[in-house]
Amino acid sequence: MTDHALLLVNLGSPASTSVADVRRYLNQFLMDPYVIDLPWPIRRLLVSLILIKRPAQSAHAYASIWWPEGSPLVVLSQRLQQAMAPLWRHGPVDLAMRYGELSIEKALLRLAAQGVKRVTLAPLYPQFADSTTTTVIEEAKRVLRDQQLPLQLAILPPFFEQPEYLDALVASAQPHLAQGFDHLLLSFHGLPERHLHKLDPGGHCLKGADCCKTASLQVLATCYRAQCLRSAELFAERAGLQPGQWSVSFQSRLGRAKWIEPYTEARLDELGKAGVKKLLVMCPAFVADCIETLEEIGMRGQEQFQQAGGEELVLVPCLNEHPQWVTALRVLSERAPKEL
Ligand SMILES: C=CC1=C(C)c2cc3[nH]c(cc4nc(cc5[nH]c(cc1n2)c(C)c5CCC(=O)O)C(CCC(=O)O)=C4C)c(C)c3C=C
Ligand SMILES: [Fe+2]
Ligand SMILES: [Fe+2]
Repeated sequence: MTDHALLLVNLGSPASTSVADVRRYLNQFLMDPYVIDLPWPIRRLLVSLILIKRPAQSAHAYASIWWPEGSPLVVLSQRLQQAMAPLWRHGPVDLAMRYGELSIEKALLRLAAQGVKRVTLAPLYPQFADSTTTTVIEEAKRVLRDQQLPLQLAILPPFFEQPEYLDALVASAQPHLAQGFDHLLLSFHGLPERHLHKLDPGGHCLKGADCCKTASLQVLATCYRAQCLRSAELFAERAGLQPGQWSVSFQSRLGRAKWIEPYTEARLDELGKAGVKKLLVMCPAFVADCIETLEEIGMRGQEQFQQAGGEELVLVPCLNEHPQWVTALRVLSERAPKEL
């Protein structure tokens, strides 16, 4: 059987580090109502304000991490696709990006033209958020509807507590853990608090420091913060870490709204001032290294930590194309349930 494709989807990057390409990318990304979840006129106004200064700043940041082959996020995702191809025996393995080039639309049209009948859609996000998982799924469904493509979908659910993902994370971190460190910071991508409250009709979230740790199964299903804390706890347990050796924070805040805490910037300051000399940082919300890991943590975070009194910040690479991650993703994708 060769008519069942696997479609890997990640976030996407600008086409180049030019300010014009970065502006185009940011406009598409931030105008997505799942990312900035405000009514269109307010979103348009806010994004237009962001687009005054941000493209030049981000273009500069992208230029500092860009590879000769292109954006690290895209190149690493392509390598993952190549590594997955021989393992997925049911048909082709394709790759799409939610924003920028390699669109989901083009990928689904290409697969349908190849005679594919079923597609396992794999949003490459371990923890659920509307701004990542939902927008990928909704875009794929929109394409199937608008283009009238007769494709049966299966969808890989968020895999934040799946043993295969956690074991791959431990295996990829092991060489760094083994070299010794004073503290391990698990820095997840942040999210505006508003996004959590929207998916929390029972009013559970953000009621206290521990609310997400004690989340019921129902809350855990959609609470991004709860899923991050769960991934972190399970990782620490599997890696044999002691309480106090590690902590969690949230990075990449944008704008003035309140985002989920603790902020990574604040933790880097606290840890440096508290006498931590060697700090390991892992970013388990990203499966591929990107601007947010390489520049925000590896460059700016490093500088900030040293200014606060720390000596060395070691950024543990994301799962990228680690062989155990490739095997894990195959197993997780095989299990993905069919959409009815
Ligand atoms: C309101 C703004 C944003 C939300 C909400 C958000 C959620 C979110 N994003 C990721 C993963 C990635 N984000 C990346 C870059 C990035 N993110 C935002 C804003 C929001 N993200 C911006 C403006 C940017 C662009 C870079 C910049 O200008 O700072 C990336 C990397 C892309 C790359 O090309 O390398 C990833 C990956 C998650 C997982 C998430 C919610 C949980
Ligand atoms: Fe982001
Ligand atoms: Fe919560």
